[in-house]
Amino acid sequence: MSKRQMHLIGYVLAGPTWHHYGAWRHPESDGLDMLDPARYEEIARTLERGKFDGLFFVDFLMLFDSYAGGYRTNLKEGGQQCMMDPMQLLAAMARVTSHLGLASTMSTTFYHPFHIARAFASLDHISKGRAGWNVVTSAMEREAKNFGMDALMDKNKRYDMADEVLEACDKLWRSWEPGALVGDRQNNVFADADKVHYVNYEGNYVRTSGPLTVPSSPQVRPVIMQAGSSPRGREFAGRWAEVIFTLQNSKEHMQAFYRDIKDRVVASGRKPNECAIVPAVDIVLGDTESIARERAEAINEYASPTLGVAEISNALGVDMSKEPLDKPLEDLELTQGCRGILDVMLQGTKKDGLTLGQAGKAWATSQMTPQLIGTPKMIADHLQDFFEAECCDGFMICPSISPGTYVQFVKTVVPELQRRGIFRKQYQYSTFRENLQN
Ligand SMILES: Cc1cc2nc3c(=O)[nH]c(=O)nc-3n(C[C@H](O)[C@H](O)[C@H](O)COP(=O)(O)O)c2cc1C
Repeated sequence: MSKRQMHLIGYVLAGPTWHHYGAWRHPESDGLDMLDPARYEEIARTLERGKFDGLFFVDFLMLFDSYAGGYRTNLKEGGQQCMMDPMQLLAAMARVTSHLGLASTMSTTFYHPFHIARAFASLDHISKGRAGWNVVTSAMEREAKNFGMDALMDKNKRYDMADEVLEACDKLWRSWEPGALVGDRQNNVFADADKVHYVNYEGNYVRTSGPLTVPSSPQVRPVIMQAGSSPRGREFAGRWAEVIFTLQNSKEHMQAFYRDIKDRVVASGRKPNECAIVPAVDIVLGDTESIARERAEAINEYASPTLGVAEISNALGVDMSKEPLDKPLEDLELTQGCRGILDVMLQGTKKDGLTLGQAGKAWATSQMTPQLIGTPKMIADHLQDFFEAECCDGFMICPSISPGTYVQFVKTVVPELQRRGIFRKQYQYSTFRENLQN
């Protein structure tokens, strides 16, 4: 019997900084090309050369401004910013690749299901069956204000609404039966209208009549991705998600998360392999261990604790600019914000007893996910160990530097994983979903 195969997803953001805040300052970084589509096309080509399952764009609909009353620190120091619409970049990436899955984040709170369904069905056609949607409910008050709302709904309601948006989108994607497009010039039959249907979806939060304007696409619906970590987020993921991203900072936490989500997937009537769980890992590579360590040190020099604390403030939606940097993170009183992310950070502090300043530095370095530093063989050992210890089905690979880490990873770590028989040598399938589930 052939060995279980690992799945790899690349982490991409249309901005200067990805997981490693400050990496844009490194002389080898392409961070300043964030507005150039050629940057993203090149990343897509690289990941496809490495036979990655896919990549996904993080997206937030705001400039982060929870720290010190504004966006000054985040903008000045080049923190996380989503400077272009990922759907348009994905269309460009689709045209230079043929197998790589192409996914974007889109918010169920701010976009109407008709818009979402139309955008992803179009991407699925453009990419010939490689579209993916990272479903987020959005947790930032500023995003709500950007969309004309006074405040965000509470988290449980946002997830209730997300369930409805998914149901409505699913109906819209199926509103054209396969084969509805006929294209018979002889008999003047462009489409078979009997195979196109109104959906008339009526929920408590969303309504849509349909049909969609876009004919049924190769995957019918995009691969659904999700990253919820609260109990309600996990319940949602168990029902819908085909890929789950997670930030976990130790093997034990990864294993507990893995078991919990797989149980939820099965409880929702799905097979465990219908949902791939991919924790984030940050990678720093070198030909020898000492070169890799020197490289990590040089890159991590650029990670500023202040920007890290600003980004923690953004992640939690709570301004921490007045808190002393030497205050233990566990002593902070937090009652609102993004609880799932706080839990991930607390995992780190419980283990290491970090202060806020140290947490800022760690967050700026890798958002507290494991930063794997070493030779290609050492990195492959780590990944294989996590993979075989039932921590995950694969990884979301976060490059310390774009595009260098991806280029090195594809050239050196991927062949090592392939030699071990735990990662594909060739794509077997043409759609994102088939590559993920087989
Ligand atoms: C790896 C990862 C990527 C994420 N990407 C986004 C994103 O692009 N946009 C967004 O609004 N939220 C993003 N989130 C936040 C999640 O959607 C979710 O709100 C968060 O993990 C908290 O989970 P909860 O809502 O269940 O508490 C991401 C989370 C993780 C772990």
